[in-house]
Amino acid sequence: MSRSAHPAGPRHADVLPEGHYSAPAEDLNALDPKVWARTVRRDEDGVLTVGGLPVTRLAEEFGTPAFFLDETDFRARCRAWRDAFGAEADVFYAGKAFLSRAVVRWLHEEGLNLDVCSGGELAIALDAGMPAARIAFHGNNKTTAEIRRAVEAGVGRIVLDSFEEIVRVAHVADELGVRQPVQIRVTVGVEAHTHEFIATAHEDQKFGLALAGGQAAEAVRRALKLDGLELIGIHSHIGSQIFDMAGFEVSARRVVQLLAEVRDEHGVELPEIDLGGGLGIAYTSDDDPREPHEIAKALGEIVTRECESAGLATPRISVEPGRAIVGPTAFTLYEVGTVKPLEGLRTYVSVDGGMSDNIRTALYDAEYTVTLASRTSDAEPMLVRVVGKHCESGDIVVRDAFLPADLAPGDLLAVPATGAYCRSMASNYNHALRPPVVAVDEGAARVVVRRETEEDLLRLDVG
Ligand SMILES: Cc1ncc(COP(=O)(O)O)c(C=O)c1O
Ligand SMILES: N[C@@H](CCCC[NH3+])C(=O)O
Repeated sequence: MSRSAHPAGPRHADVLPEGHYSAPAEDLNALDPKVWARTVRRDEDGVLTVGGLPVTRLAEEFGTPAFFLDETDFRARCRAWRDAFGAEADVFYAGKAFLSRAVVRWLHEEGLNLDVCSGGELAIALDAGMPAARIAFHGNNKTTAEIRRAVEAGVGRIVLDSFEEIVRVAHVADELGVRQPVQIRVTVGVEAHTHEFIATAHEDQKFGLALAGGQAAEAVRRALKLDGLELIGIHSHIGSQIFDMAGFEVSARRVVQLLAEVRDEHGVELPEIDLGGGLGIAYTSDDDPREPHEIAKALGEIVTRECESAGLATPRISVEPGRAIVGPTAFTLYEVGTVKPLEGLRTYVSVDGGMSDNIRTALYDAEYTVTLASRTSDAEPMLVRVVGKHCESGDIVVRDAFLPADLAPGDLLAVPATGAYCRSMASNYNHALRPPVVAVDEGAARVVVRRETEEDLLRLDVG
């Protein structure tokens, strides 16, 4: 079984051999390269290292909990996406997965564009020097102030998400005397195979304008009439953590169909389509994500084929991977505080972080794996639940995993694949201090987002 799957009946290590909770076949000290960042290894003492630096030293220097982000891996993934899609397409990194000024600089240097979805993300992007023309601005309820800032900055595209926004953006563009490039986000009616909270292309939800019933076609009609808008294309994002390409294929087909309808009705061929992000990563050894070149090939072929059959010139394609770039590049390092065996059930291992640095397990029932990072051990496997330190019984980091039975307070645990939607969704619940993000590259580690301090908390609370 996957060490982090959700089997039927819980068992303690002592009663392991039968049932779903059989002991893992693989060595508990082994590192599956699928789930770990590229430069993660164990050194000769058994200590986990990243970029050649042992986590024991990193913990001393930066404390725990902390995110360690493998810059080498991040840059390599950017290049893999850029090269897979080539000069004929654009890759927009989805900043919501994790954004910092260092990340923006890496993206810029590696030739990627950036998707932002709030004024805050836009501010970080511009401050770190991302050319505005390479920024796409998303969101289902952008404020007029955010729209003004984006138009003033000269963002390359605003993705329109509602009828109200069509008018709002056109109004701001008129006021500023510019013509703003825009796309229209449509919902294509695909049920993506992922958790319902992160599926976004079925009609019954807040994002986008539905193809079914003609909302999307009406949005195109309205946008084409407004001088302040330059309608450059159609956007579709079907959801997140998706492995099956079928949903993307249906989405591409339906978007191309709309392009053909627009051509027939208005005599205009829109030059671009954006197929969004959502490509899944391996959180456990059971997950088998697609490589960027396979994704690029599949999407390119379907768009070309559909355009040919509709008699359209192939539009420029763009995609917006977030998780698939940053997700696998980071792990969270925690220190074990307590180990509580429950006879016949499982052992609860409490760490010094929790749902404030990883809400995904509580929110989506997400699966993670975990390893003892400060040493190796030959002890028997024991079934554990890794939990945080918050006042909430749902404060679970890793629901089901095996760790060596000699695990003790002071040991360091590492949870891989936490680069996406962990720090970016972190909270101050229980006045927790949000952890730092430390970038590691070829033997050098530096803080790119610092740890919050009690002083930060006291400053926010103005009495
Ligand atoms: C419009 C849009 N683009 C891109 C993404 C990035 O998704 P992911 O991180 O799953 O690639 C999202 C989030 O689901 C999104 O809403
Ligand atoms: N935050 C989600 C995905 C939503 C992505 C943004 N539309 C996750 O952690 O999986």
